[in-house]
Amino acid sequence: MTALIELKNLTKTFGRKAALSQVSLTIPEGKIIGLLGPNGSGKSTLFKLMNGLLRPTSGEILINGLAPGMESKKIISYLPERTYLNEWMKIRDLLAFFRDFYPDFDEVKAKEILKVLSLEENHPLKTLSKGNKEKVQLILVMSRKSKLYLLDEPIGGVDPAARDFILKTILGNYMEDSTMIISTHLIHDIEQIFDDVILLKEGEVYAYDRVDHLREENEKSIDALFREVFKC
Ligand SMILES: Nc1ncnc2c1ncn2[C@@H]1O[C@H](COP(=O)(O)OP(=O)(O)OP(=O)(O)O)[C@@H](O)[C@H]1O
Repeated sequence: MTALIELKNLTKTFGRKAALSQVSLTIPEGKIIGLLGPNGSGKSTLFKLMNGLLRPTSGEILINGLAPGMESKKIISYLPERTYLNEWMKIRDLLAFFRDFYPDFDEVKAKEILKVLSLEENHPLKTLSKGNKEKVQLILVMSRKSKLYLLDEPIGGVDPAARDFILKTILGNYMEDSTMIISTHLIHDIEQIFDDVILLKEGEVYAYDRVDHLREENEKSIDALFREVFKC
């Protein structure tokens, strides 16, 4: 298996607080991975580090053999926890923006999915409900043909019916050798699509394993395991 991501002793501190501490992970191509952990466990920080938006305090990150930068960004499709898009832009303008900015953007596919979800191209993002805004952004990000998708809480505000459709769409768009890392608190809804999960606990890797192995070993779902490990 080829390693797509190598994290070696990765540490990120903010002041005296360690958001991530000595994280070492080797993540291969061709996997859908759940990045799970309670609030404040370091999930968004890890995404930002992999995407080059934050610099590590110590340790190393390699994406496809390269340190995060212009080259690695070309192969990453990133859905951040908060939007970076101009909310006054219409969906149509956002499609044009993605078309101009990302050579791997499949506009036809994006338009098809928008249509199924009845998202009109002449609506500005600003005027959409929270869930519909999330859908538009996820559709844009998923319509790129990328090697690595980093999705930070992609469907938190999306209603359950649309969630199922979006999950199916994610799986349908997914290419065999791409890797997708999805952070979520909706474990029950999404765990069926994960190959592996990373459990973060207070900035450290508590577990990184195959989903079927974790389920067998603990004789419970990932959702139930999460509730047990992180019981308040
Ligand atoms: N810019 C920052 N300045 C100071 N502290 C930060 C900053 N960003 C993150 N932190 C801290 O780092 C820790 C990890 O935060 P992070 O946002 O990565 O957690 P998370 O797992 O994504 O949480 P959630 O599930 O709530 O989204 C938290 O204690 C947070 O307060």
